[in-house]
Amino acid sequence: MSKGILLVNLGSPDSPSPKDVKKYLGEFLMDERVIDVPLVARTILVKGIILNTRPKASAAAYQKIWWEEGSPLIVLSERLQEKVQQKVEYPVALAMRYGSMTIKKGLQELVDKGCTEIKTIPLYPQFAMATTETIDVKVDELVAKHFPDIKITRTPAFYNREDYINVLSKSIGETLNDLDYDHVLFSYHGVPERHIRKSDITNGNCQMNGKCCFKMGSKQHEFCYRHQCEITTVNVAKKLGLKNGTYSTTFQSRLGFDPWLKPYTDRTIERMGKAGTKKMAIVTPAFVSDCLETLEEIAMEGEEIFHEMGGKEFTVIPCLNDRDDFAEVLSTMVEEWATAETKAV
Ligand SMILES: C=CC1=C(C)c2cc3[nH]c(cc4nc(cc5[nH]c(cc1n2)c(C)c5CCC(=O)O)C(CCC(=O)O)=C4C)c(C)c3C=C
Ligand SMILES: [Fe+2]
Ligand SMILES: [Fe+2]
Repeated sequence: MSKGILLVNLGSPDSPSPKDVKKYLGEFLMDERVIDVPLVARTILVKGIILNTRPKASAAAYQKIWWEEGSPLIVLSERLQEKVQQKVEYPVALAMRYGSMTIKKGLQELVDKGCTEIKTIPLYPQFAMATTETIDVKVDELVAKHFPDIKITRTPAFYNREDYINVLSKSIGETLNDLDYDHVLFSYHGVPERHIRKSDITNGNCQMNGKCCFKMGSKQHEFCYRHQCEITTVNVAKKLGLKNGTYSTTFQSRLGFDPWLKPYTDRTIERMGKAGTKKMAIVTPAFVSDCLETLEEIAMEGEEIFHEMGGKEFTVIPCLNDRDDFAEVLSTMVEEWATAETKAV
């Protein structure tokens, strides 16, 4: 058996043109684990409404953050892949759940190198139906159809790994140590509340109010995005010695009119700015790589809201991106898998 690794991130349009953004959003939003309504309703919503209104505005936002080399999310993921490759002895490929760098191409690249046993690593620290689960399901579909002889090992969300929390805390500490700040906001990508209920294997225990998410040891937490985000914040705050009241968790990037996880990031920035917070630091731990949602929605729109409401200093902490210590965490996951496999044989 020959081993290989497939890192998988979300993806980006091929270019920031309205045409490419429309194509990308069409694939992304037609995923039943992203917009989780029946096919007919999803088609009307996505193709009839969203794709006729959103691509122009979305393309304008992408144009503000696009780099010479391409989409920041793709470029940063490629740099991370190269770093991990330097650290492990097995071939490491990179794929995106949506867009041109397909999971099928990623699997094919590894198969062409002789791999028969592949570990997939979704680049999401917290589990969500719209991220980890859709990758796992897509991989299974592709393997059944095109690569029936390949053995796949999934990687669960890594929000509670000690080495990950250490690296995330270190990266945040590097900014906070030299910073005079009033409040640190931990802003995670939101999901509709309905997604949390659907992923709840204990059938409706999550009360969506934060309280159940802090009860330790519940079986539902393995698939509760809200719990995993709250615990990421708590663990980092503990590690950095942040005092109660000087940090909080919020959820960003909502789309449509359904209730999403609260509190909302934009409303919190607005409220805190109005209430007299002058110096805010903001970190986005649901994103491994900086992307549209961090570079535009937070660093540009978020800062604008804060200043309009009377805030003075708005400091955006970078994602882990291609940090060497983060590549080390991923390579440790690979080594743990490879050693366990060897022992089991
Ligand atoms: C119903 C819609 C969406 C859900 C649910 C959702 C969950 C989700 N997304 C990420 C990570 C990223 N999302 C990004 C962009 C983005 N997300 C949505 C919608 C949902 N996401 C849209 C429509 C877009 C496109 C941009 C826009 O038009 O606003 C990105 C950035 C991609 C890039 O190219 O830079 C990331 C990353 C997570 C982690 C998540 C659930 C936990
Ligand atoms: Fe998203
Ligand atoms: Fe909960």
